[in-house]
Amino acid sequence: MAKISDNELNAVTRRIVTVYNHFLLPIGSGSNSGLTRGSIGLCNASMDDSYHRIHGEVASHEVEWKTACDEYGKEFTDIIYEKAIGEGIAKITINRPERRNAFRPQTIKELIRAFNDARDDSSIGVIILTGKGTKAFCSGGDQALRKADGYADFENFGRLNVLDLQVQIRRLPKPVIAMVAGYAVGGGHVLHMLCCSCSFHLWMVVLMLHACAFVALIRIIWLDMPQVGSFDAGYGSSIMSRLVGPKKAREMWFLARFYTASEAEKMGLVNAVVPLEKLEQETIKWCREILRNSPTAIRVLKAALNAVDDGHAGLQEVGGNATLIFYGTEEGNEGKTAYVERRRPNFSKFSRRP
Ligand SMILES: CC(C)(COP(=O)(O)OP(=O)(O)OC[C@H]1O[C@@H](n2cnc3c(N)ncnc32)[C@H](O)[C@@H]1OP(=O)(O)O)[C@@H](O)C(=O)NCCC(=O)NCCSC(=O)CCC(=O)c1ccccc1C(=O)O
Repeated sequence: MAKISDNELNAVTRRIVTVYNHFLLPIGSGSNSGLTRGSIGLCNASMDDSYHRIHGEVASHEVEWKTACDEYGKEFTDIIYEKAIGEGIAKITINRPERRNAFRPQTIKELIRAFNDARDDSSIGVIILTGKGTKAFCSGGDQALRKADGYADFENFGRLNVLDLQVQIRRLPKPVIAMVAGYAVGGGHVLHMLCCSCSFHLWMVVLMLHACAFVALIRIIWLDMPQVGSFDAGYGSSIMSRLVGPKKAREMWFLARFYTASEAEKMGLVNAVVPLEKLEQETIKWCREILRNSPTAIRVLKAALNAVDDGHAGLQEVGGNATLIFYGTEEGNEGKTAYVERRRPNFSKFSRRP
């Protein structure tokens, strides 16, 4: 009879334990239940699988923020722009709490500058969008500045430049997480829908994401635009319908009711609801988890998740990522090198894969 080596025996034992852990013990059965995952004596931690051994826990230390500026070094007035020291996280905070973080054209211009900087900074892998204070994430467009042609602050013509910001967030090749504490109203609600989000209502906080974005904290979602004589017939309608379904989207737009964070979570409008005091902590945890993953995989996935809805623009983005990756291959390089060396390219050595 063939003899089993120690290595083979260990491998068999590990497999038996893995199967036991996955199928025989309910998830969550731990030390409190008296039924620990190591209770057959072969393995003693509830998370003692190779994944957890290799990857370990997500770090939980506090983030240290440092004020950031864009490439022109110009001051921001309507937003706060920060980067985490030693980590790939940028945080952009709408800073008009006295107006419940309503945006004016200047706010949007600054947000666009900060998002551009975070996109271009290769040390940044994930961006948090939030509002100052806990009363509102963002209450939409500043109605006091609304004119016949849009919102006007320091110029004598109106703008709807929030539409440019929406496109920027959607196309940004890094996840954007809305960290929503308080009201997300009208155009503010649309912004968090474009992100992954996390929000809170009363004692609860909810996390939400856009595109591939992440966590936001939302207290109350309110699509009051029709009440104030406005509407978002772009992303505000189409993404909403995708997230909650066409029936619910109609209800939300036509009735302009308030929705709590937990209702939003049930509808799939937010990713997570957490207690307010845990909002930033939870958001950072999501960021750190994202940052452990392949940036290229995340980039392509964000593009892919949008592509089906984005028509030519979606195809262009996914296609652009294919080109980006192809440029890094020997085959892609052969064409350019041949051109530079003034010779015919030799593609014959590259396999024609099935
Ligand atoms: C959010 C509230 C329910 C919060 O209520 P509360 O906590 O009691 O605070 P208030 O006392 O009401 O507010 C404090 C202070 O802030 C001022 N304020 C709040 N929100 C705004 C605002 N949006 N614009 C201007 N000012 C605002 C408020 O007046 C108070 O000022 P005082 O001087 O202290 O009195 C509540 O504040 C509220 O209901 N706010 C209004 C919400 C609202 O109507 N938002 C506008 C929706 S329309 C929109 O967002 C259009 C967006 C847009 O530009 C767009 C256009 C075209 C296509 C797409 C879009 C798009 O998608 O964005």
